[in-house]
Amino acid sequence: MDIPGTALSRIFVNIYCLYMAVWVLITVVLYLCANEVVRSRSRITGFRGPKGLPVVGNLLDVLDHTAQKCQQWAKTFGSVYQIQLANTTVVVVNSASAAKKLFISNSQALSSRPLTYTFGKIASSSAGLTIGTSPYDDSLKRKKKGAASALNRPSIQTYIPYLDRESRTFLEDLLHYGKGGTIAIDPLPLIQRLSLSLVMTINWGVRMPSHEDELFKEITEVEEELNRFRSMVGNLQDHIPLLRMNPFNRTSTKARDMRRRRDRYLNKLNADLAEKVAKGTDKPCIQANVLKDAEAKLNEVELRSISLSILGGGFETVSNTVQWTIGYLALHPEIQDKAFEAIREFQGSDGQLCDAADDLKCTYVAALVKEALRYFTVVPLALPRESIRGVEYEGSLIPTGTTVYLNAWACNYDAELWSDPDVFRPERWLENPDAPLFTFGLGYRMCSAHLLAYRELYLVFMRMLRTFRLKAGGDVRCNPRSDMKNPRDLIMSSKPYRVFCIPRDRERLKQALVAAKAGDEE
Ligand code: HEM
Repeated sequence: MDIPGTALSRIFVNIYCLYMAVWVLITVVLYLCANEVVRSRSRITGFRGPKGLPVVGNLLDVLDHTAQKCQQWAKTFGSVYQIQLANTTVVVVNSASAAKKLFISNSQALSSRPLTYTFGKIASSSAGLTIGTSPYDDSLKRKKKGAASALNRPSIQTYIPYLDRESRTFLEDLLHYGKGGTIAIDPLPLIQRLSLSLVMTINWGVRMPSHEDELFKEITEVEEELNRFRSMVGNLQDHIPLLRMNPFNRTSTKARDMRRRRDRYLNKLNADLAEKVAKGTDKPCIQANVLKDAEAKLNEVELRSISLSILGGGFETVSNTVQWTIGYLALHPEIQDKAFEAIREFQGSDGQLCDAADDLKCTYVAALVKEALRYFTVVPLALPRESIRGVEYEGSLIPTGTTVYLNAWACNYDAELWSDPDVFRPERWLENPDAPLFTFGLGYRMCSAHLLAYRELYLVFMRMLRTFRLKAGGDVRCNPRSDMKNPRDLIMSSKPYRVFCIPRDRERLKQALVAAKAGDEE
């Protein structure tokens, strides 16, 4: 029987396709087998941990609410154990005492950061790494030194006029957009404007005057997306290398897009500042100081890394802490009343605007700030670390190159430290002022700006609670265990809500704000 030419070539094509499919299948199976051997060899001897599935290990168990899941596992496996996020073996530290032993006693050994694929290699490939994502090397030491001198106590003193102005604008916004307490508002954009404007002023000497500004919208959208790429579990390709080969990978495409958009505003902010420096019209700020300092040892990439770190580190962390706390306080008028009385007693006068230079002297509000930082622990797994030397823990060795997570959430809620960790109670910090707080991490890579963050949160709460009563406008949910907007994010924000911001004395507040603004203009 004759077979026509087209039918013959179709048969050949089918055989060829079948042949290729078999080869692809064999290659994938061989790869997966080899990968399982690699994964099982990477387990660390002496550390227990939950059993995982082939290929993904424990990754699917911890995709959401990672810190809480790890806290639960600690009941079975002890406070320090290992998990496998597909190909990444991680030692997780879940108690206050273990965290102190590991991160303080071995501060140098745990001083590096692992380089992640999505954030480190794709989203940061043009602008470079932030300090918080840089591995340990000489360049990191220079960048940390630069950031430390910009964020130490004497430098913070020079930012007080900025703190003063931004926190006053925040009160003005609450008054204006809340129509004097008559309508319920979503406070998040107003909070974000406050923290964004502060980091922009400190770094580039320019303000963000309104949340209606186009640049505000662009920065908040891009930074929120970038926060997602920094998730320690949410980007599967970080832990499953095979997924990186997919040319249509939507995560990588989006990461590149966000990188381009971030480059655009960073370049503009930097170019505008360079122009002002050239004309001599710049305002004092970190970037201008370094640009003018001929002795500065930082190169352009390092200088850029500091900008990125101040923007990336100081914007969402502070915003989300304030967002959770306002929602919580709106549901707890008794805490607002205590704070109001404490402020009045501390001030000894009827002034509306608390002193911007006061350094956490009103003890109740300082305790409220600490409790908000503990209770909401907005970066529940701190930032990942990598060991640069072997570290011994209770007779077992964490080898060089191991990823280590500090479960700041579990440490802040450690039942050995607190008998009532699940209760929001500022008084605990008055009873036990030296108790440890893990929200800013520990050791060499601890948050570079914790002093600034305390000052900012304190002044915002002092001024807001002195001048406003907060009341829930509908269904406000602020349980940090369950009410996060996206439980995979690196930095947790709460679900959106609305509050009434009712001025305690509208006329006097307005007068005080107008008088202070006149002072600025003079
Ligand atoms: C509520 C506010 C804040 C929280 C909860 C927070 C939290 C953290 C955490 C958990 C780390 C990692 C610590 C570790 O690995 O042990 C960190 C690092 C860092 N933070 Fe913050 N932060 C806050 C505010 C800020 C602000 C306002 C800035 C800048 C203006 C900032 C800049 C940085 C930098 C540069 C690092 C990297 C330090 C390093 O890797 O050596 N943070 N922060």
